[in-house]
Amino acid sequence: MSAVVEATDLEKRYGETVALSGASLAVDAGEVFGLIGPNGAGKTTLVRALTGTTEPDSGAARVLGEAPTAIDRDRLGVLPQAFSPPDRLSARELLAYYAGLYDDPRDPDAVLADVGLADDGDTWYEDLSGGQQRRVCVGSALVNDPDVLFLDEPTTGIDPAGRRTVWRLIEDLAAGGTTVLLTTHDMAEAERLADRVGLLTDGSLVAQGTPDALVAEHGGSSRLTVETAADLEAFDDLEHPVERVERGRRGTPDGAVVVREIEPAEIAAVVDSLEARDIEYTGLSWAEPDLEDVYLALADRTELERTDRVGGSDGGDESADDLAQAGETA
Ligand SMILES: Nc1ncnc2c1ncn2[C@@H]1O[C@H](COP(=O)(O)OP(=O)(O)OP(=O)(O)O)[C@@H](O)[C@H]1O
Repeated sequence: MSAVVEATDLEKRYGETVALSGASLAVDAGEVFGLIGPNGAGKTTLVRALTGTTEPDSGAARVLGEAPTAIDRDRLGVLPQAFSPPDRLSARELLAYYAGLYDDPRDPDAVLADVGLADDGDTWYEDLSGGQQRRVCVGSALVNDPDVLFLDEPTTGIDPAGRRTVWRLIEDLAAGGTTVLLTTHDMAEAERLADRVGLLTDGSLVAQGTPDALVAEHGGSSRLTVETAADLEAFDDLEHPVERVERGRRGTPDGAVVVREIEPAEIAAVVDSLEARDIEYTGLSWAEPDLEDVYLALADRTELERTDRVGGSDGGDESADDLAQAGETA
């Protein structure tokens, strides 16, 4: 199957800044590809290069077999990261305006319903909440019923229920054959929507694969998180690897103790051991590794180095060993 979206060795500099450094990916027809990576990794630049709004310095971008600037715009839907439509149009007028740019557009009211705004069509854009505005913007990328859809952080600012509405919408589009490339900072979003995920750091894709394959390769082992102030030595008698979290996952407090390589059936024995040694804890949770672990293992170092450079740790003297350890244990 030939790729519908293809980037080959894309390079892009802005002065001294290297935004893309040999980025390559290929997205097949009907596939949802999720692009993740730290702030400044180059995700938006890659989307812009693929949609013809920025010219790469070298490399090739192809969409539907053509250069991005040559594609029939009726076949392409693009939601830029920063998108500011006119404020003094209602949601319906805005979608009607964008629909008018295409030969065979969808009914704006049907698009409004798709993004969960059926009752807000008469509200001026400026009077919508931030999340509602983002939903209108998502809708504007869909009015032409595109074959290929680029969504740069589609759900930023949208509440959890609305996020699920947009997720279902994207799933339905993909089920109908639309090829989707989206960027996101929400690992749950990438894991749920993407057939394949690409992790971009410093302008190049350092890992690509199905979420399951990435988790199996980079996600580490299952973990039991014990929220406790007890010393790590108190866990010495356990037969599992144990570490203290320095920079935890979302919902994992810094300083918690993580017991690794542990199956649910083994949790009771660990709890018994904690009780027997009078180790106090305020929370216990068990989880399989997921895409957030992959992100922390492969991309968190960028953030650590960045904050270290500006003295983000106490006194700014975080050692290379600390960095290495954080990379291993995150
Ligand atoms: N038009 C521009 N002029 C100058 N520098 C730019 C421009 N666009 C992007 N950059 C720089 O290129 C790098 C990559 O930016 P880009 O917006 O592609 O990152 P990103 O991965 O989308 O980040 P975020 O997650 O914060 O949206 C950054 O260092 C950014 O400052």
